[in-house]
Amino acid sequence: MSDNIIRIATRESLLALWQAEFIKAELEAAHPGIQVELLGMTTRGDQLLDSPLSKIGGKALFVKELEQALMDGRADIAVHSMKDVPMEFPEGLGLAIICEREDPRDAFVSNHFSSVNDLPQGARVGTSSLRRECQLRSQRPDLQISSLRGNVQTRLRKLDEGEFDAIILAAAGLIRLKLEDRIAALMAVESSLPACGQGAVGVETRLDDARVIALLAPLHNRVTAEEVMAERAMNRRLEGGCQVPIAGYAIPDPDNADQLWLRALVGEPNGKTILTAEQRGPRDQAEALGIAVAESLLAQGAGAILQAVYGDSKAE
Ligand SMILES: NCc1[nH]cc(CCC(=O)O)c1CC(=O)O
Repeated sequence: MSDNIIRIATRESLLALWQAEFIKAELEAAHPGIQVELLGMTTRGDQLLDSPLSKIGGKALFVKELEQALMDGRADIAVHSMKDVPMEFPEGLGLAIICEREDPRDAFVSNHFSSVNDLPQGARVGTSSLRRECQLRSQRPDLQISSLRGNVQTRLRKLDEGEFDAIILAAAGLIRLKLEDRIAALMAVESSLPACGQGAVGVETRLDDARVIALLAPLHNRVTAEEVMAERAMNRRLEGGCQVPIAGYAIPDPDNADQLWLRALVGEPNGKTILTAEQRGPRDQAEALGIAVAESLLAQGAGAILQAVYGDSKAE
């Protein structure tokens, strides 16, 4: 492969294409003269958009084809929303860098209501995230929450067609697609703690591809990478699969710049029990911090809650 060409394998949803174009632009800005091409592909996950994620084998379906292209050498990098990246990589592949995080919060989107509190009794809310569902139900047990799948445009269309009174989406996706004006309210992390990795974009490469890894280095954001590492270590210790009522959110400790502050929760989808844990720890030991917070959740009984959700068909 020519020395100044990089090929990006990408899904063809607007959000995936935005992320791929973003990495292309950043690479071209950092390395004048470089040539970056996109290789678009439709994944199994994209073909099965109407089936519940848990039934079709989880988020791994969205990345497998991209990873195959990396292993075949048809592409050099795959760009991912960190929220969707499985914990384990195929042999020979791994994350090279994580870029600066966009707003990590969840967004309340509605054409008629200004916030969760503003929703009338029994209102219909769309989300397919058990994490969002359990936090919503704990505040508003009266709401009718039902499944909402598809890419960001499809979800907004279902809202506009009147299927729901409101939907919850990641703010980052809406901001990136210039749909920020659809956000009725950003949800405080205290009421909707974000998913591990939400809002962050990461880049996967072949681990032995020193050329590409060096070219990507200027795009790395240390602070985001430490935050996401703590969140993902927590998720991994909980054996969190693709569809789980787990939230994990780390930020630099406002009182001590050398520390990270990780907050997390595991909840029953019905919202009746929500276990929470938080801890601060040295930012250069992000992984240990994540494991410690996970241990605290497990000590409170998180294992039984997750087991009940997984049933016997744990997806990943
Ligand atoms: N699960 C799909 C997905 N993966 C990443 C984002 C949004 C952007 C991000 O978190 O980086 C979304 C949409 C959503 O949850 O609303």
